[in-house]
Amino acid sequence: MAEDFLNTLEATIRERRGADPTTSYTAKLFARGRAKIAQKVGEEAVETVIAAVADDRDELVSEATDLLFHLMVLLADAGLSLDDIRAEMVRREGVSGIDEKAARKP
Ligand SMILES: N=c1c2ncn([C@@H]3O[C@H](COP(=O)(O)OP(=O)(O)OP(=O)(O)O)[C@@H](O)[C@H]3O)c2ncn1[C@@H]1O[C@H](COP(=O)(O)O)[C@@H](O)[C@H]1O
Repeated sequence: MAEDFLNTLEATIRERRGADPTTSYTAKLFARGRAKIAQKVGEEAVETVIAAVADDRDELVSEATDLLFHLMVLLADAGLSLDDIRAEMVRREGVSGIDEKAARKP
């Protein structure tokens, strides 16, 4: 169910490219460009880390949700999708043992 929802959200995010930035936060992000989107990912990552270290469960869920959303916008802006991430994860799973260097090879 969660995965289906992420697919739906991903499609919605793609639809927002070129939409009216005054009516859609996502469209506003796309209009601001890659650097701004990446900055937001960084900010949300820091807020997620702070919530985790503070052991604040509700805040961690909230910030992790913001982080995932902004990361999906960044991926969409770069022409990537969740399927690209899934494929990389599956590829890593197929790498024998825990070999970080091998996992990082394209
Ligand atoms: N999942 C999200 C989502 N998660 C977080 N956010 C927004 O991310 C922002 C994070 O808060 P911040 O305080 O960091 O950002 P901000 O101050 O609003 O913005 P900046 O001035 O920092 O740029 C908030 O404005 C949230 O509303 C989201 N905005 C939209 N979605 C989904 O994206 C889809 C498209 O929504 P629209 O863009 O509204 O059409 C819908 O399915 C929405 O549910």
